[in-house]
Amino acid sequence: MLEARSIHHRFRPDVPLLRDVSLHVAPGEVVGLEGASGSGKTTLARLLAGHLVPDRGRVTIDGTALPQAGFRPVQYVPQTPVLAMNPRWRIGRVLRESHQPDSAARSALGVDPAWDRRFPHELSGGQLQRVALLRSLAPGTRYLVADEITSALDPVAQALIWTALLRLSRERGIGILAISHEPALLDRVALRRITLR
Ligand SMILES: Nc1ncnc2c1ncn2[C@@H]1O[C@H](COP(=O)(O)OP(=O)(O)OP(=O)(O)O)[C@@H](O)[C@H]1O
Repeated sequence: MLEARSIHHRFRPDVPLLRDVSLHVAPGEVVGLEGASGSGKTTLARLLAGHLVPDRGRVTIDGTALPQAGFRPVQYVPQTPVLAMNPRWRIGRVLRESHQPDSAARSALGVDPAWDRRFPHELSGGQLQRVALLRSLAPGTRYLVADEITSALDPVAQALIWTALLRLSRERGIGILAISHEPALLDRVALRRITLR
C-alpha cells in the first residue's frame, strides 16, 4: 500500500500549500486526484514519487519509507513527456535507460518498435505519452502517479492510453493515482476520488 500520512508542505514560509494531506493507494487500485489549479496536485505527486521531501509527514510503501537512492518504485509521469526526455537520444535509448521493455507491455501500449529509431520530436504527443508510460513501467514499478497524462490529447488517443494502462495496472497490480481536471475521465478510470482544497 502506498500511503501519505499528514503531509505538510510549503515553498514559501508564509504560504502553506499542503496542510495535513493523507491518502492511500492499494496495489492495482486507481484513485483519482482533483483540485483547483494551484491547489498543489503536482507538488503532492512529486512528494509521492520521492522527487521532493515533505516539510512534515511521511510517504511509505507497506510501512517503509521510499528509497533515498536508486530506482523509484513510485513513478511520476508528467503531462508533457518530451520535457523529460533527452532530445538527442533516439526513443530506443530513452526506453533502455530505464529498462528493456517486455513485448507484452509494448504491444499493450501500442509502442511500435520502428519508433525506437526516431527522436522524441519525431513522434506525436499521444505516441510520446505511450513511450513515457512504457518507460515508467519497469519491473520495479509498483505505483504510477499520472499527472494529467492525457489532457493534451484527443479523445481517441486518451481512450487508447487509459484502456491499456488500466489493463496493465490490473495484470501487474500497479496502483495508480490519476490526476485530472476532467471529472468525466476520473469517473471512468477511478473507483475513488480525493479532492485537494
Ligand atoms: N518548485 C516550486 N517553487 C516554488 N513554488 C512552487 C514550486 N512548485 C510549485 N509551486 C507553487 O505551488 C503552488 C501549487 O503548484 P502545483 O503545481 O502543485 O499545483 P497544481 O494543483 O498541480 O496546479 P495545476 O492544476 O495548475 O497544474 C503554485 O502556487 C505554484 O506556483
